[in-house]
Amino acid sequence: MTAAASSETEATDEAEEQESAVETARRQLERAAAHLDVDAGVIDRLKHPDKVHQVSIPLKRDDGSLEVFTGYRAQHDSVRGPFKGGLRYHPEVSAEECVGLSMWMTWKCAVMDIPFGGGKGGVVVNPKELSETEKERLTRRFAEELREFVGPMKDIPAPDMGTDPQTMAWFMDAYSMQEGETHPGVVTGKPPVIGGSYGREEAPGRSVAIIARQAIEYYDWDLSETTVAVQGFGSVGAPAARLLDQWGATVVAVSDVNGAIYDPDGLDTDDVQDHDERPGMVSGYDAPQKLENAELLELDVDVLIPAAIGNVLTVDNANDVQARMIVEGANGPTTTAADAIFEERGVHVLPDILANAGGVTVSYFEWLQDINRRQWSLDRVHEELESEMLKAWDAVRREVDDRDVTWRDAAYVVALERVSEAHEIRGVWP
Ligand SMILES: NC(=O)C1=CN([C@@H]2O[C@H](COP(=O)(O)OP(=O)(O)OC[C@H]3O[C@@H](n4cnc5c(N)ncnc54)[C@H](OP(=O)(O)O)[C@@H]3O)[C@@H](O)[C@H]2O)C=CC1
Ligand SMILES: O=C(O)CCC(=O)C(=O)O
Repeated sequence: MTAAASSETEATDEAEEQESAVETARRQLERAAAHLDVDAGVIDRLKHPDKVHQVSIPLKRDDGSLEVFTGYRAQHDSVRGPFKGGLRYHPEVSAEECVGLSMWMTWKCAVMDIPFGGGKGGVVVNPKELSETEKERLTRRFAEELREFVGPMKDIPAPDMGTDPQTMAWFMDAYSMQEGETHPGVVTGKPPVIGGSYGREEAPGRSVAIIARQAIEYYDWDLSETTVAVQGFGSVGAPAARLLDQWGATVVAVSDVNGAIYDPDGLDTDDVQDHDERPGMVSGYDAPQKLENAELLELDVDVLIPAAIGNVLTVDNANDVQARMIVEGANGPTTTAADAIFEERGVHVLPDILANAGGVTVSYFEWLQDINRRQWSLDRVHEELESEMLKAWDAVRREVDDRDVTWRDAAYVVALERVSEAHEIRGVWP
């Protein structure tokens, strides 16, 4: 373990339980900054969001009562292009979490070299407790409240946990009605019939599978002898598991919020219903063994893919994780102290800002299709995504080889070089 990693473990152990997304994101930025000669003022600016909008969303429930929900949109940085990032509907959404997630979007877009900055938002709500019509009214009112802050050239939301293509369709319709004309490019992740891109839904999972495949090849492992466990079987986890299964790996465990299913001989991942097909159904699947989510994280597998919520790999379980490689499908699943433990133990962590970046990359393709009013075929989306992922993989791998740093530090170095150079060239006004 490097001296930096060692003192980081000690410094963060105590604060570990409370580490928020923004704290993790700031520590990661500091580590990357130590490898580069970047103006301290620019780093300081990048530790803070540009703006955070908070809105109240009154919702008339189906029973006639009125309930007020809180929504946020954090806008971290737009030096390379409009703010970009998902909207999350989850009871634990907070301003701080949105800021941390918006910082990760800045780095993710920069690693992929796509012309967007970082944004993220959400509503503090459990979407499973809303009817479909309540979800629609909530989304339309949220869009109304955010109208002046978003737009195809300003800030472009997309799906995240608890939201889906239908949510984006309502958001786009509400925004367009207020603007008096149709603006497909105000959101991405829409259904293809209204300007969405084919392949966007499975894109973050596809990129997780591509990065896992590349890393397995880099370490000279054999994909057909690789075992995989995936936490979360939604937009990210399910396509990642299914593709790796299709490409020859053995997916032995997957989970949803209620628990995990485990078959040491390999699951038929196409047969297990995902979150979009029926939320919460994974744990009801007829599998040889049922496990707790925490047990899945510690299974004796080659590759672990956390693809649900943040902060699941912490100082409490990092030493018990048996996987030799972690490919982050979720945003921020690994705390700073856990990261240091993995570095010390030689566990390779392929970071979220690279691994799950297929989502925002196909969002960029969607935005281009909306501007040009011309739809790409699914084959073209797959080909272009593969090519963009391989370009980003090569850029990050070069930093790993040249600087002998972790995959996370390498991805940050690539991203921070691009973002800081843009800041320095654009300058500060006045
Ligand atoms: N959607 C996107 O475009 C992208 C998402 N991400 C990130 O990926 C992660 C997952 O998002 P996404 O796939 O969209 O979300 P979904 O809502 O589609 O799926 C989430 C999955 O995780 C499960 N889950 C929820 N809470 C827990 C928990 N506490 N413990 C274990 N499993 C849980 C859900 O179970 P159940 O079905 O029972 O609810 C579901 O299977 C998030 O961190 C998100 O930010 C990253 C890049 C892009
Ligand atoms: O597609 C997008 O714009 C962003 C998706 C997202 O929220 C993420 O990558 O975390």
